[in-house]
Amino acid sequence: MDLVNSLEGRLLFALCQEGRLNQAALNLLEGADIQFRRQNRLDIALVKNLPIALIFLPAADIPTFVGQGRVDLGITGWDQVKEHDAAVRANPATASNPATGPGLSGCDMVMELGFGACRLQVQVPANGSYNCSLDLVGRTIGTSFVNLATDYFAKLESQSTGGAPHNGTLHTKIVELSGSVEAACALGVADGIVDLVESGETMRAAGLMAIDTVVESTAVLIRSHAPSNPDMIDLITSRIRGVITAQKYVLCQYNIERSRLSEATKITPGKRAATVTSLDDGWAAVSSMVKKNKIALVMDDLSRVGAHDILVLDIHNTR
Ligand SMILES: Nc1ncnc2c1ncn2[C@@H]1O[C@H](COP(=O)(O)OP(=O)(O)OP(=O)(O)O)[C@@H](O)[C@H]1O
Ligand SMILES: O=P(O)(O)OC[C@H]1O[C@H](OP(=O)(O)OP(=O)(O)O)[C@H](O)[C@@H]1O
Ligand SMILES: [Mg+2]
Repeated sequence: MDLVNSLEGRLLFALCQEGRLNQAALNLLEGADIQFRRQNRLDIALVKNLPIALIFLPAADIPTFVGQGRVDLGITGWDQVKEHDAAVRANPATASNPATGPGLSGCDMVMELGFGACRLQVQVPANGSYNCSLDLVGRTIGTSFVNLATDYFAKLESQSTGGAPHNGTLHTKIVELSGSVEAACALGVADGIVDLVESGETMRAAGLMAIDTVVESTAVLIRSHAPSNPDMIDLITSRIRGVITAQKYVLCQYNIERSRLSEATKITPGKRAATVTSLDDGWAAVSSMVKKNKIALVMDDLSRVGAHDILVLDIHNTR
């Protein structure tokens, strides 16, 4: 089958080829019942049960494909979207989507996805002489986020000259590195770096410390300004939102004497309201969605007001 021709009429949805966001994004698709089989080494997979094709791309390229309207939807890091925005601002000709016009990056954020949280941070040797970002002005910075780093130091340079407009020449040298950025300082390639930090383990292992945050990031669903099939986008968005909500909540069920029902439902008010079923002997059974990260406290409080048979169940999906 000619795979490229079979894309006709399908909504194109870009996912990270591999790396940090790949598995979590695939789990979301599974929860949203988007079924596909990816053949070995193929970067395109047709969805079996919906008119969608999945395109597997590097995280950094997804905003370009979505921004230019070549792909309708995408999952990538917010850091990558901001880097793309900064690249388009620096070179408006790269925004070649006729629907958006030059100068606009063309990606709309649909929602945060609740995984891939990290921070793009300015880092320097922990035992060195740089203590704040201003100390790095005029020095060499290693990064994969060249455009965000350029914007960051351009702003800093114009501040350091008393707010005078930046004259277009950056005194700080930005060196593009494609990975293992943390090695740059120790090996003398850079004085400081701008790179991602999650736990901080990589940074500390390299003898670095963070002195500022450029972008707070999380995985996001993005869409192009003029998608080929807006109804299909709405359908996928609502399915994904259902999966994400389900991941944040658990279902809490318990039995309680009717006389204490109002106290108990104050503890578990539910998303809209708790479901209450009357039992024979002056008792009621209650079922309610509770935020996963609050469930232990909620169970403590329910026991305190006399709830019995408290059960906590996972929710697979919700609308
Ligand atoms: N340590 C991390 N913790 C959480 N999210 C991260 C982390 N590192 C990266 N990310 C997120 O995942 C996105 C893709 O990063 P990833 O490391 O998967 O790609 P890459 O660096 O291009 O590829 P690779 O590391 O496989 O060479 C980043 O843009 C960021 O949003
Ligand atoms: O704070 P931590 O939890 O240690 O995570 C941060 C590290 O994770 C990413 O690297 P990755 O493993 O993707 O390798 P890369 O540098 O080659 O992209 C990022 O570039 C940092 O190096
Ligand atoms: Mg990486």
